[in-house]
Amino acid sequence: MMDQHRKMPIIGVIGGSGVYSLDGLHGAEWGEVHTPFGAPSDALLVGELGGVRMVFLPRHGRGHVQTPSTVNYRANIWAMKALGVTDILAVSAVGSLKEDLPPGTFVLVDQFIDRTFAREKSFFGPGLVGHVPLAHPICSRLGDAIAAAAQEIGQPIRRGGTYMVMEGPQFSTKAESELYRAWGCSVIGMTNMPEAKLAREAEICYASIAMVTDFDGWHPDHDAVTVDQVVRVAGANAAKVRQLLQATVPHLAAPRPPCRDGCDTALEHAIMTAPAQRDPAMLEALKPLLARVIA
Ligand SMILES: CSC[C@H]1O[C@H](OP(=O)(O)O)[C@H](O)[C@@H]1O
Ligand SMILES: Nc1ncnc2[nH]cnc12
Repeated sequence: MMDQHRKMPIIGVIGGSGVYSLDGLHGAEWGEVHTPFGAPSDALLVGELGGVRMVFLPRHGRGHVQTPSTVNYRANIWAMKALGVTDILAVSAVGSLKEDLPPGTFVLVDQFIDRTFAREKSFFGPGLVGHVPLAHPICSRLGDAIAAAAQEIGQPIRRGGTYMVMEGPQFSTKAESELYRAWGCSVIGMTNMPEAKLAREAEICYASIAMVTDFDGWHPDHDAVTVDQVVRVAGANAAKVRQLLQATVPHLAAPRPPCRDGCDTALEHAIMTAPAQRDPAMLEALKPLLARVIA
């Protein structure tokens, strides 16, 4: 018998550098979504894959027009939520901070260090304060699905690793690169935070497929990263990413149980502001997020 707590998934895909579209969606149409936080990076592509509703958004916009700092992360995640997305598969180009993660390697990261400083990072604010848990920012169920799909299609993927999120847009100095290596980080990029934080606030499960494009600036035997290299390696691997995404969807196609990691109930004990002190305008603006926890 169908468990009444299960609901059909809607899978969101956020494409990073080199991934500006998603092929193979049936009935696919680009549509604009307006949010209280302004415009998302682009219109969103909505369609169906094997009976599963899919929503695709190019993180930097088609033609790569948004910098990592100007991407409107709040609008992007809000738009996904507004379209009913339950699970986000994010794709990102990253630099490697480890010898054994050469360009071309796919990594299913499971941790982040957020060193960004010039971005809006929360839907909450004065008049409505909330704190969601983030010890485990990646949904393990989505990670399992991606890992199983990778095995099926013969795409090697490294499970686990810490993604250092820098502000950019300039790449790191050698000293910074060495520092992040000393911290034990695996890869470096500029975008997965605050994306993962906001997905958690929106109670959307989130996983990130990191595609290594370069050795950043630390490796004695490799030139320091350039855009040229990132574009070349990301381009060469884009078809594999698409294949991996397409192979992952069937693993998520069944009605979904409540998330075992609690991603989809993250707001349950998150609100700090006393009911009498809550800003009515904030409550109204955040209604689509809070409806489940605030009557
Ligand atoms: C073009 S190199 C730097 C650029 O690529 C990565 O973007 P994304 O994570 O969206 O693939 C990196 O974070 C920078 O934004
Ligand atoms: N070395 C690097 N640093 C930051 N972002 C990246 N994206 C791809 N390579 C990168």
